[in-house]
Amino acid sequence: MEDREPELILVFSGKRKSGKDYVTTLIQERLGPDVCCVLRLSGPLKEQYAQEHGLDLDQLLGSGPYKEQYRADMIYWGENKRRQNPGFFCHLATKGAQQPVWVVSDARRLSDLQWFWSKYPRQTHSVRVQSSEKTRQQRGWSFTTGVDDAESECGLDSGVEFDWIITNEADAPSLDKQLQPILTLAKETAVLAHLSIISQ
Ligand SMILES: Nc1ncnc2c1ncn2[C@@H]1O[C@H](COP(=O)(O)OP(=O)(O)OP(=O)(O)O)[C@@H](O)[C@H]1O
Ligand SMILES: C[C@@](O)(CCOP(=O)(O)O)CC(=O)O
Repeated sequence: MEDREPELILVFSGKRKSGKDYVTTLIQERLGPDVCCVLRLSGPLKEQYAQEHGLDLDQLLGSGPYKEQYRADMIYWGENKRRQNPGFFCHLATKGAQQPVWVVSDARRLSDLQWFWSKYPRQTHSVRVQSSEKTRQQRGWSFTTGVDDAESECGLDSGVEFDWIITNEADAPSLDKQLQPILTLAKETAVLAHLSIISQ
């Protein structure tokens, strides 16, 4: 099947255990899987890494402690690929996506955002998920030298004006409330995309 141009791309970033997967899954639930797919740049990376190292891919893709044992080495491995082609994982992760709304759950470097801005300038919007260190610790995070002070975690800490910032904390406004402008834009975009298909 021929690749279809997306109508809207929401590129999410955020620190470990800020809740990127949780928030992007919620968006997909609200929009439905026909309208919205969640694309993980780390998906193809973990697939290839798991294959080469004989590891459990499901656990690498999950949110438990297993993947943390391999994180530093996965970062190193992925950076070698990115040095040859900074868009390597962006290209693989988006290949074949057919829905009008793409939610990219895990941008980490300026080069990730630049790939989307340059390939899809009209469609791309950036979203930051933030949580306090205390909340992230309650979700299982602890500071790891070589990971939390490296580009993988800090590459988008400054220099980007995000289109939206979502605070994923128990005492913040509900996620549904904070996500309302994004969900409204996505729904309007999906309706327009549908109308343009049936009028063709
Ligand atoms: N608003 C929330 N309410 C309840 N649980 C949450 C919330 N946000 C995140 N969590 C839980 O916290 C844990 C970490 O969240 P998640 O996996 O989404 O973070 P992440 O930013 O994708 O983390 P990482 O990239 O480090 O894997 C998960 O177990 C998730 O279910
Ligand atoms: C290796 C890496 O892709 C791991 C991402 O894992 P996760 O999105 O935190 O589950 C991070 C990176 O690419 O720098």
